[in-house]
Amino acid sequence: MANPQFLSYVDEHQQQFIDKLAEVVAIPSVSGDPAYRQHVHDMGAWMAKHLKELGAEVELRPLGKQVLDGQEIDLPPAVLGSLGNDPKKKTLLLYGHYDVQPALKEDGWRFDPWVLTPDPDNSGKLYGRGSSDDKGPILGWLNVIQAHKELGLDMPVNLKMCFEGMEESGSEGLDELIEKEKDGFFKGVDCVCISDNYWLNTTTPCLTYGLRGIAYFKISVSGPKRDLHSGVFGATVHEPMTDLIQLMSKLVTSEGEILVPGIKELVAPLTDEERKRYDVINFSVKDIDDAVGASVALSDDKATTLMGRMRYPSLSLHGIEGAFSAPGCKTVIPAAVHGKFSIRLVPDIGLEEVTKLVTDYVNAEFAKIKTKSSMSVEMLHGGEPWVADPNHYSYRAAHKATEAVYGVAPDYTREGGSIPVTLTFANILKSNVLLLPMGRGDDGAHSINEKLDTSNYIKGTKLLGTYLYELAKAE
Ligand SMILES: NCC(=O)N[C@@H](Cc1c[nH]cn1)C(=O)O
Ligand SMILES: [Zn+2]
Ligand SMILES: [Zn+2]
Repeated sequence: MANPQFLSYVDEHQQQFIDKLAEVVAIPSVSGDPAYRQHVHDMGAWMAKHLKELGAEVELRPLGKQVLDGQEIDLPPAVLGSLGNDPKKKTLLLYGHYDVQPALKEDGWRFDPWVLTPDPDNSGKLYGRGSSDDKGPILGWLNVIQAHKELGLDMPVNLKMCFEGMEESGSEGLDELIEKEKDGFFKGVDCVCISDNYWLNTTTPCLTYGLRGIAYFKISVSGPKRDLHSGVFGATVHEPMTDLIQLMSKLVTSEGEILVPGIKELVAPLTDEERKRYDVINFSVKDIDDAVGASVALSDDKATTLMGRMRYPSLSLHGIEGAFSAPGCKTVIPAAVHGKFSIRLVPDIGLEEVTKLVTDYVNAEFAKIKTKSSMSVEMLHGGEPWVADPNHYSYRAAHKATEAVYGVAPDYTREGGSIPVTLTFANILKSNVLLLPMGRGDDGAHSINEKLDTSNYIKGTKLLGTYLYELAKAE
């Protein structure tokens, strides 16, 4: 049961919470682009300032430097906060990220991605980059703390908080900090809660007990010293782009089959019992069609679709750096191109193993191409897959909180995305980790028109707070 005063406070402060979300969406904290790095630092400073005002002890922990596009730049700091240290209470570690994916209006956004914009049709959708991934959820935690401070309510558990600014770009520096601080800042943590993923559909809340890992690769192909005129040099020189496209076409089929030998063989066999778990999830293939805005699902079967996201690896081609991509018809032969792709990893497919399989395969395929271009392949960043025990008391607490706030039992899901630090928390702190999502499956994280529904933001804030009360009682 949640505290009724807390629940009423959240309802009464809905507009103030939305205004605060608008304030943080306006900080374009894109971690993947050095031109935006100052904004990521600004967002870290915003978090520290507001947590301090809410009564937390806060430190901005520098995480060192990073080389990005040949430039050495400061990594954004980890924002470490503590609130309460009552030995009679449980201590919960909250994690979230204050960086976001890039967003350009010209990519097709309906509104300016850095201005939180309510849907003019009054649907309650709040559009803006980071609204769902992950600024709405991290503000959800701040809203809970604000409500307790202003109402003079005792927090049901002690909180430790770790908010990072590099999650969308490989969480650089964070594992080292956790290892270094396991007997320092992180000492005494009983369990971990992360709100940074999504429901499977638009109606059913879920608790998530698994994530896929990720191995992100770059294939670089180069030849001429400079870009060339295709009329002058076409059919005269080896073209890096042609070689790269050949290589990239050997990675995955249109049906999503991974062509790198040895990967799919590593996937654990499917048991009847596991298959049944997918049948009970409240989901249909139409939820995928609705979320992506077109009927393009790989399968018509519900369980096959869910397994594609939760238990099988996937390989996606992301882009080609150095290629001509502007409107118009530039007749160029690019001198050097870098193909980017990633593989989502599942249990039994480790990062090291997959990196070797991919590197050997790409080198072997390149050797088959008759070209004088040069090629290299590297793994840019990665994280291992993670699966938790959903029978832990923290999951039972979240189950009860979901029933109290939403009036339905949650689905139990594994997420297709990756939050690399989850496994680090589980392994180094030896703690159970719970993923308690706020947003819906159609929020469009990483996509254009990312949004968070007002009801998910407000009920999500209630859910996070109610979970703390249930956690305090749980055993
Ligand atoms: N909400 C979690 C999330 O979006 N995680 C990213 C992590 C990542 C790894 N490399 C680039 N981003 C994801 O893509 O799953
Ligand atoms: Zn995220
Ligand atoms: Zn993300």
